[in-house]
Amino acid sequence: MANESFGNEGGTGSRNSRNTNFTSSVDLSTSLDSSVQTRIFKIIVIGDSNVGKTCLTFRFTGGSFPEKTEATIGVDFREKAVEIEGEKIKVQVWDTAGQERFRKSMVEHYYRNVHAVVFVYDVTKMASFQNLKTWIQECNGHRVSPTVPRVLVGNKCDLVSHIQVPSNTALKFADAHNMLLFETSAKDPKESQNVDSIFMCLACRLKAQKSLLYRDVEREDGRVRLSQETDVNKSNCPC
Ligand SMILES: Nc1nc2c(ncn2[C@@H]2O[C@H](COP(=O)(O)OP(=O)(O)OP(=O)(O)O)[C@@H](O)[C@H]2O)c(=O)[nH]1
Ligand SMILES: [Mg+2]
Repeated sequence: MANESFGNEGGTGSRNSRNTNFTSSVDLSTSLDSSVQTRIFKIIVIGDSNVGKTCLTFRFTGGSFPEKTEATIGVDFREKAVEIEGEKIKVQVWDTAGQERFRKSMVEHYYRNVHAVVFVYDVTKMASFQNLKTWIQECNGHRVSPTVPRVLVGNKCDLVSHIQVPSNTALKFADAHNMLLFETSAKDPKESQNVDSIFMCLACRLKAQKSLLYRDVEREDGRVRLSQETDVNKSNCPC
């Protein structure tokens, strides 16, 4: 069962890839934990090194900002149990490496049977935004269906005086690629709910599928600007 290879349900479950024997893990294509009939959604987080992928995934699964991070090597798995409209779901987040040398042997694994993709850039680093095209190309090049939901995340919004990527520019890009846009900060505790919303939004979309195995996602275009508070606990679906 897939969940045995990953972190603790509901916790941060972080397992540094340095210690992860990836090849020994069980069938990652499984999207049902048969013992408890819990659906598992595999969401990968992609983007340049240093944009904050690890911090965002840590914020979502662990509820805090890590004091210190190191460049991710290979992949770190984190998992969180959520409940959407009465259904218990495991969101399995794959925190990928941004540095080419730490990811090249893993890329195939990232994209295999992925259910949703989170593209991250750093709002204070224009190059990380410009490189999104390359990340999207990589994703498309790995036979990820266009029906797999994707979202765009501009991180580090707390660094207000250093912002290089205007919101309008990011919105246009998101629109052009049929993605929702989230501008947020993994660091700012006030943004915690918005970070949750990124993953909850995807989980809601995936839940709406009749069957993940058939990947019959109905495309839903649009975007979300999360400058205002979104209460995921109340609505459970921020989009
Ligand atoms: N100010 C600020 N700093 C952040 C934020 N998110 C991450 N950082 C910092 O950015 C640096 C990189 O964060 P990581 O999460 O390790 O970046 P990454 O994208 O996982 O990098 P790779 O693993 O190399 O791909 C760290 O020093 C974090 O503390 C944020 O929202 N605001
Ligand atoms: Mg990382």
